[in-house]
Amino acid sequence: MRKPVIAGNWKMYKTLTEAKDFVEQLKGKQVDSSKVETIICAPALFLEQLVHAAKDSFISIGAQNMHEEKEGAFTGEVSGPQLKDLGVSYVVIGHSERRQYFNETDDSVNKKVKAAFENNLTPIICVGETLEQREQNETETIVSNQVMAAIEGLTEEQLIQSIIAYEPIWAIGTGKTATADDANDVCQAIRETVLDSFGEEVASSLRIQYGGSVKPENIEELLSKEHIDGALVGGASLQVDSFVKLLEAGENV
Ligand SMILES: O=C[C@H](O)COP(=O)(O)O
Repeated sequence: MRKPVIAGNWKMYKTLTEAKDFVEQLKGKQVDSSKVETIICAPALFLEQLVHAAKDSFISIGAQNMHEEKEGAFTGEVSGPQLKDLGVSYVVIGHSERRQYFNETDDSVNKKVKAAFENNLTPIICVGETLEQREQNETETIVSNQVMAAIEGLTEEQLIQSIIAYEPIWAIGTGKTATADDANDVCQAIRETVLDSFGEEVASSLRIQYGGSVKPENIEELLSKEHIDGALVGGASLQVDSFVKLLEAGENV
């Protein structure tokens, strides 16, 4: 069975003080790490202190982006070796906000995924369709193509370790959630895409999250679906109480 993985993506929210306070409060909660994996993807500025604060707890810390090169004249960017040196374990790659506002492409996403593995970082690879693409019934084609581009050149072991996050763009931060059945259908299509290229063992081991207005009220139904193995959560990950409810739902799958 695939262990559910609940990841909070804080985006550009919280000050360092608020972030540390959140982790200290969360550490005090009873969360069974054998049943659910807990990740907080925080602004790069806070990663070092959050890794320290989360040490020896059930919480893992992730970054929200990285550069594909290991070093160089790229003002304002953060590299894989820099993240690894801080003790970061995960990195979100190809979030739709980065694709939309920072010109990330399938090609750059693939380069970043490979760079993540070169630095022993686990990528959370984001894919998802626009509302227009969904209305034109292109969802599964678009998403499968994004997945194939992102994982091109990975080994089976790397893909098994990866996490894919299916996030319909129209559901992010809008309060509109894909129905659990619709989300499951797309996650199944992703798994079948992987099955075709990498075979049964990889496809059945790969963890696929849903993201897009996940909250305590809808997570149980989402996680009850066969192909949804967790959630990538924005808004509802910003408050300890709601994040803990999401983790509890993960424990109870
Ligand atoms: O990375 C998280 C997603 O963009 C979802 O954000 P949201 O839960 O605020 O809709």
